[in-house]
Amino acid sequence: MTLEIKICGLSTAVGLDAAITAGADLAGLVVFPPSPRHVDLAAGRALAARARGRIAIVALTVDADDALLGDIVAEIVPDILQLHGRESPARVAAVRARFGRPVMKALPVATAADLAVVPAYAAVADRLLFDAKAPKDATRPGGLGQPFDWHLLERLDPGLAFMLSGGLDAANVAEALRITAAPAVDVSSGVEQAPGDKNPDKIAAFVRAAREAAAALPLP
Ligand SMILES: O=C(O)c1ccccc1N[C@@H]1O[C@H](COP(=O)(O)O)[C@@H](O)[C@H]1O
Repeated sequence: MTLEIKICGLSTAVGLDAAITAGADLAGLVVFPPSPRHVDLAAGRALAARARGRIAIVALTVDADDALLGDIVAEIVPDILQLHGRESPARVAAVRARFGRPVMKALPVATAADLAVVPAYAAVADRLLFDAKAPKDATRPGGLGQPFDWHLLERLDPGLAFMLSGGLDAANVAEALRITAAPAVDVSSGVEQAPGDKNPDKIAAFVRAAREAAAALPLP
């Protein structure tokens, strides 16, 4: 099984280089001011220039309007747009059509009922990302280091590529992969020493643990 690994919330050259050196496939840049990982357009452009051709670039937004998305596409030129807010299926389709970039839609999961929307989003997105549903009083809808019940994704076949995220780290990613057989994983808090402060050793350990776990899984 070839696992894709995304390190999200990279906001410094040190963190980005650590993700590349560790062999991650995707680098996530968060453009959302309430996040401790927020990068403004200038910082995002500089990081993207450093990353281009070495790792795929994902720009993460939360309910961004067309003006912001247009700026992000122009400045960061991401390979993928990650929509991590309450964007409807119609909004996902509109963003994809308007900006001509693959769209990954994040879906919050707490119970099986949360998966009822999967077919509607699978019809319009290029990828799905399953993340733990944030508490009502959270200041952001993700990046909280909080896992959900991975058994909810057992036997899930959304019919398109999907990513597992939410509270992953080097110690639990093998179990998460064993249960979900996810083709891709995404981590932010689990490779940090403090919110927004990526730890190169934790990034390397996460990538190593995820690759070893994927190699040990039976072929699909
Ligand atoms: O990282 C953030 O601050 C963030 C802000 C707003 C929306 C999503 C955010 N991060 C994404 O959340 C998931 C899970 O992160 P964690 O590993 O549990 O910290 C992941 O997709 C991040 O990209």
